[in-house]
Amino acid sequence: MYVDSVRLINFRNYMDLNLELNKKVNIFIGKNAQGKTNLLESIYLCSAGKSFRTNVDKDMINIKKNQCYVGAKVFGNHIDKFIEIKLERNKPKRIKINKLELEKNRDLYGGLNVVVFSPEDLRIIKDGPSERRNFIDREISQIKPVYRYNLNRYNKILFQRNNLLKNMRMNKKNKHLIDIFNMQMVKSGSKVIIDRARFVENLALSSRKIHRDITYGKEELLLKYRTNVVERFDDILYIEKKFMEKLEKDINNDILKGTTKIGPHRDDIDIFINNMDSKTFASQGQQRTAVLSMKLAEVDIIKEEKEDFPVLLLDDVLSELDKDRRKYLIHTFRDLQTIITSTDIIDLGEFDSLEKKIFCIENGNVNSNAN
Ligand SMILES: Nc1ncnc2c1ncn2[C@@H]1O[C@H](COP(=O)(O)OP(=O)(O)OP(=O)(O)O)[C@@H](O)[C@H]1O
Repeated sequence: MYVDSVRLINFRNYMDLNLELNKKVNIFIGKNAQGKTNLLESIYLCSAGKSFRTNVDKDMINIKKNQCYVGAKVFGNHIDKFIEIKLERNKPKRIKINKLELEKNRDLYGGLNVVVFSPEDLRIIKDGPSERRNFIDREISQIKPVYRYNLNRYNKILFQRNNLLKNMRMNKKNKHLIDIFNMQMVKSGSKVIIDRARFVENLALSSRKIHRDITYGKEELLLKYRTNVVERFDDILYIEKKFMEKLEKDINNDILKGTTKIGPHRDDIDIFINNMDSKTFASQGQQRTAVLSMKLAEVDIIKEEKEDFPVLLLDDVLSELDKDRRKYLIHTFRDLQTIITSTDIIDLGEFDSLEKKIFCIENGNVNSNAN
């Protein structure tokens, strides 16, 4: 699929932008703080319904305005969509697809598939488990929108259960309520676990192959899904049974701590390079390459599941890669729409055989005659 055009009104530092994109490579060049990431963020917003760098939607409204608008025309195999998002201060977000307002914002998922790769993504390796969980949650939601429903439901029940646990330190009479929460948590949580396990298995297979290719067979990338609920993921009934047993066994400890110990909210993914923990032992360059392999694996998974390529958004990452890795990445641009930002004039020789459009960004203005 590809984004044909984007319209931005009062979005961050864009007052009114009408942009027509190329179906293949689009390169946006600009100095720091001109609006390059903002532009990628607006496209991501049309995919996920939220930003990839803030949890506060209103941050995306121009600071001098009360509302903003993002519109994107998206085409693909069997897809012809006009996605529109309006953010207003003190009002809920409104999303329309082909002029029809969505009842539930999560219905946006799967409409426009994107894979983002930015310097911030190193956090997937460097930071704690929640960063890795966010990463897989975002990706699974694109492929399987009902996953987001199960996850939101699980988190809501978990929040209520934790509140109840805190109250139970004083008043143990609420035991029957805990039983109800346990049942609901087990139902939605087991679905989350099984989807995560399947996704990480696919991601591991595909990224291992890509990583081997990028590193000329020198490095072996290993990803492993880890949950404190079960060790095998082939049977949902087994997961439900084990999950319930562990919740019940841990109840006194949970009451004492006022929080739930067992469940997918504590999941993590182990990322090893040549059998060593990538967080502790890998160099910055190795970590970046591992993330790149995972992102390109995501492209493959989306292509496989949705029978169409996602749009690839690359935020200032080309200059961070060495020549061989850049060459490998640029080779993939043949198949899909790529939107690249850079502060440097990229060596366009590397893009020679590719269909491309080059833009200059300056203070929220975009000029398409930069070459
Ligand atoms: N809500 C907002 N209203 C107005 N301007 C904003 C808003 N949010 C961010 N900006 C402005 O957008 C600019 C930053 O844009 P962006 O993050 O896209 O920069 P960039 O071109 O990617 O820069 P870099 O190369 O440094 O990453 C800054 O000048 C910032 O002040």
